Amino acid sequence: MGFFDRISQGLARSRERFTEQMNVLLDRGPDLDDDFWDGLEETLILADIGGPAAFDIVEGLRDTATRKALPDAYAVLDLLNERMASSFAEGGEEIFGGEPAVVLFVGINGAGKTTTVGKLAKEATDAGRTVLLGSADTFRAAAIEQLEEWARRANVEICTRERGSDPASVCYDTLERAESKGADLVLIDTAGRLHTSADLMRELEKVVNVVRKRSSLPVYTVLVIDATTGQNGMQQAKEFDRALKLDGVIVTKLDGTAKGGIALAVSHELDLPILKIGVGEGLDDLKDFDAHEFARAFVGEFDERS
Ligand SMILES: Nc1nc2c(ncn2[C@@H]2O[C@H](COP(=O)(O)OP(=O)(O)OP(=O)(O)O)[C@@H](O)[C@H]2O)c(=O)[nH]1
Repeated sequence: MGFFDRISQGLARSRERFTEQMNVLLDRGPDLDDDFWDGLEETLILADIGGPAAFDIVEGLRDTATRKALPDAYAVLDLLNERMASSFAEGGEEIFGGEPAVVLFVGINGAGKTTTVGKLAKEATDAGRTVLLGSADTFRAAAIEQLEEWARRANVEICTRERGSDPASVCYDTLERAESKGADLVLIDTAGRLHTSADLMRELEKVVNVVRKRSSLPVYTVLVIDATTGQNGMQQAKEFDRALKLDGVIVTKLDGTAKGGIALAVSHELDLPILKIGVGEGLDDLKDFDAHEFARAFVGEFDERS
């Protein structure tokens, strides 16, 4: 299956819901009146892309419709996915772009951090990079084992300590090992925590600060969000960003939800690039993010004759 087809399949549920809601709007006719523009904004908000991104998209399309004297709603919808794509924050290429780096993965419990680190380790090793994993999730014994299993599969070295150890010490060990080994991509998994837990967020701040201070390589902090949590993902992103100053976001489980619009809401509102998307549990279901392909797969097509 082609790259776009896989993303399109992963976003099928989000697209179905969006198409259904758009068709309700189109049923009232294709005129470009105030009701259409209000309805379009509402439909976008219902698709989880958030108020600010919805407003931005509708204002942009409305302006184009006037300037180009677009004839009807279908002509506007032809431009929707490009407009949506341009509402995503840009950047982030440097994080997995081949330059040596240390990347910390943070997020709530079960978001998909460990799985994502494992998939990235495999991808980077296959691309010829020297990868080192660090398991700073010392809270859950199974998380250490899970990452060890991924390390075996990807044939990469991993730094761990026993359950209950100080996560900052594991990071310290990992960075020392990375230096002596000459690793050029260091991926550190952290324990899942709720963004509402002040103590655990403070602990994470400490871990990130230790890594930023100690590392001789650039350090990036990446939030992993489970798309099925929908609007709660926005709260998570705001709190993690406030505490850690994030560099980018990975959105997982897009295959299991109609709430894929959350990727755009978070990227637009917090000006954070989406780095990768998860569209399944398989080893190669972590995909590079392309705003144009994402928007095309999300919006689908609206045919006047259908
Ligand atoms: N369908 C689907 N499942 C996924 C995806 N990414 C991860 N998962 C599944 O989500 C579950 C949780 O993933 P983990 O990687 O253990 O999550 P975690 O964030 O490390 O969890 P904690 O260590 O508890 O914080 C696993 O069963 C993964 O297989 C995805 O893109 N699609």
